Amino acid sequence: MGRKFKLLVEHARQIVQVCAGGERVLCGDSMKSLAVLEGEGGEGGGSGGYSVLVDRDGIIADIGKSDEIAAKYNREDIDNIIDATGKCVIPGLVDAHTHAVWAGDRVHEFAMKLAGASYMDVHRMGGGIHFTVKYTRAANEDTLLSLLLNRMRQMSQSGTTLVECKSGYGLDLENEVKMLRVIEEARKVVPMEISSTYCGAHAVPKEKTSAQATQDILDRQIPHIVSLVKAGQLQVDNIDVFCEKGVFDVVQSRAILQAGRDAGMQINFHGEELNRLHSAEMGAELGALAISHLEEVSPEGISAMARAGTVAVALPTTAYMLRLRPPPVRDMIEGGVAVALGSDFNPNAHCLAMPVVMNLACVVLHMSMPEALAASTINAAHALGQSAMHGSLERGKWGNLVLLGAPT
Ligand SMILES: N=CN[C@@H](CCC(=O)O)C(=O)O
Ligand SMILES: [Zn+2]
Repeated sequence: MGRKFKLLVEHARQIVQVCAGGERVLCGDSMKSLAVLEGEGGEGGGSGGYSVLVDRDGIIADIGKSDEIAAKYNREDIDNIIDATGKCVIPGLVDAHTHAVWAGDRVHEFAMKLAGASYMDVHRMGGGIHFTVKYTRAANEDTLLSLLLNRMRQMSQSGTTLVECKSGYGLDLENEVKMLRVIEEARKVVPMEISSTYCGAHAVPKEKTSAQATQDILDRQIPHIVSLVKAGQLQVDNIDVFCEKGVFDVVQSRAILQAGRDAGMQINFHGEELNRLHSAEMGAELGALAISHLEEVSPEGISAMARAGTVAVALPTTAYMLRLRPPPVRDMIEGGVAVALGSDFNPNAHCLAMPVVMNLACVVLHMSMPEALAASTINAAHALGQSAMHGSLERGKWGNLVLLGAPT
């Protein structure tokens, strides 16, 4: 018989729970005041700081003052004990938007952009997503998996414990399914949880018009993916579209998102990035769980998202990389929209570390540090429909902990 508990992290100077009342998402002012257990040297701390105990299944069994936890449980029943004296514990970070499965290097495009080309200039010249599609189609599953695992290892080293991961560089049935299979294989081996997203409408493939691509997605791709899900071969959590001028318009995007939703996927898409198409209003009307980018969102779009409870996934690496006007995150928070963060790791934006994203969110998007942490934990988990088990340190949730070599 094994011991009852897997892990005790004890004597922490501070445990940042993020929230402590079972909240699934934080909006407005509640993003500013997070639940924090302050140990020695802080307000209300008892001697010995705070501890968190994780059971055999990886679930948080208890959290509280170290002396009280020590009195309640027998040390013999615990596999691993970590002394966190002087240190801070935060929840595992959640990366709500990544394109981590791909082959091919686009560093030459960085040079083009530095010389003045815009993201869409490069895309129209046949580069950008098209360039990555060419190399991803040519790569086999083993190659893509090893590239993905290397990236995920680096994400994990930076504290990510739940990550959204998209297809979208296949753009035809065979290669989209190949990408989703690679994500499925990664699920079995990475020490992180993955939320997988079918993004067959990431760009219009060179061999089709946008109308033909939409039809192919509706008639062939979604039904086939649904059959693989039903057969237990794939798990697909979200449906995504790049709704943008020159890619998929609002009508086409709506049809694809609705079909995905009818097939059981959560709506989570790219909207209002480079042009204001009012896709935020469309997404809110469909009950989208989340919309990413939103650099060009209108005040009406913000109100519609707040009313619908749609999460805004802000991607500060993209605004920085592409020198875009940053999304109006302050207006969104003040307008009652829950804001989450994602790395948007992709061949155009090489960032695997949520702490860097949080730093950019503060500097570029004018978020406060507590807001950036809420956006990278509970709100990012909510954007993936996973905040019941991820995103805060509370009894009954996954014991995904990041131990910081810092007191606060
Ligand atoms: N905007 C669309 N998709 C990605 C970029 C993908 C790429 O350039 O390969 C994004 O979210 O930034
Ligand atoms: Zn993206």
